[in-house]
Amino acid sequence: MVIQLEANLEKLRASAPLVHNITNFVVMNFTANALLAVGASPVMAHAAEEVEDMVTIAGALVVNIGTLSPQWVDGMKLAMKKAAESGTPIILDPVGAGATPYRNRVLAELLETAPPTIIRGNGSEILALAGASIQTKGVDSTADSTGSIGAAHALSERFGSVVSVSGAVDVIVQGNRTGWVSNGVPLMTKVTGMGCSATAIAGAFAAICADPFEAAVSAAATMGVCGELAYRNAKLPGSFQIAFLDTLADISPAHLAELSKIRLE
Ligand SMILES: Nc1ncnc2c1ncn2[C@@H]1O[C@H](COP(=O)(O)OP(=O)(O)O)[C@@H](O)[C@H]1O
Ligand SMILES: Cc1ncsc1CCOP(=O)(O)O
Ligand SMILES: [Mg+2]
Repeated sequence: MVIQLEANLEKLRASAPLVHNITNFVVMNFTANALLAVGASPVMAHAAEEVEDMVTIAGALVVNIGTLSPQWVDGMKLAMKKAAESGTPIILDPVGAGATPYRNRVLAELLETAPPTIIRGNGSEILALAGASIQTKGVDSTADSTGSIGAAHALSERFGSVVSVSGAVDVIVQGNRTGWVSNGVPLMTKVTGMGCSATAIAGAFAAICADPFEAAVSAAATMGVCGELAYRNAKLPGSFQIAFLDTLADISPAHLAELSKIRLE
């Protein structure tokens, strides 16, 4: 198979899909800006009173447990249930999986509620989610993405999900398919919300791609290529964050495809 990166970004921008995010306080603003910059239409809504109505009009649901609390979890479950009923793609970011028993418990409940279409996390989070008994260090990874491939396959098999593990190389797995995306710069780990944006952008691509594996690979490549281009002009976290958003908005689909380093197995 070939990833139609150029066509996918063109389609995303032409249709500007509504992406419903239930995400964390830290990254809400940056995530909304990243979605707007890439060409999608973000909405943040977490109240149990409205999530079912919101997800009904959305092209994808992004659930991110970064700053979870019981009322938010109620909203996440209702939204996931509704999305599963209507076939709307669900993208789960297990932020901080393995850091506390509460996070692990909630993740188990969410996975029981509805299987995610795509799970996107860093190496530590994917290991923890797959049941490895590791104590992760908050939200940042202490594990290499390539060391989490076995865990990613196990999760993919258990839930039928595409699993996207971020890191120096992003590894995307589903069944017997594996994608390797070797774009990006280490400075991306020094800006909060880069992983969360990767997850939200996977939601934007999932809204317009029939194949969630293709959506996850497209999102990883878009993040990585834009990180590399932004780094040409901004070598420190503050300016890099802004340059990254500018690049997401400015990049042409052809340039994205040209700079992407994707290997498929
Ligand atoms: N060492 C690295 N080199 C290049 N790109 C990286 C590196 N680490 C992370 N990235 C990129 O940064 C983004 C966020 O990934 P990551 O830091 O793993 O997520 P999180 O913020 O959830 O921990 C992804 O697009 C990933 O490809
Ligand atoms: C710092 C922090 N604490 C809770 S959520 C969050 C943001 C994590 O964002 P990312 O996973 O994109 O680095
Ligand atoms: Mg993260």
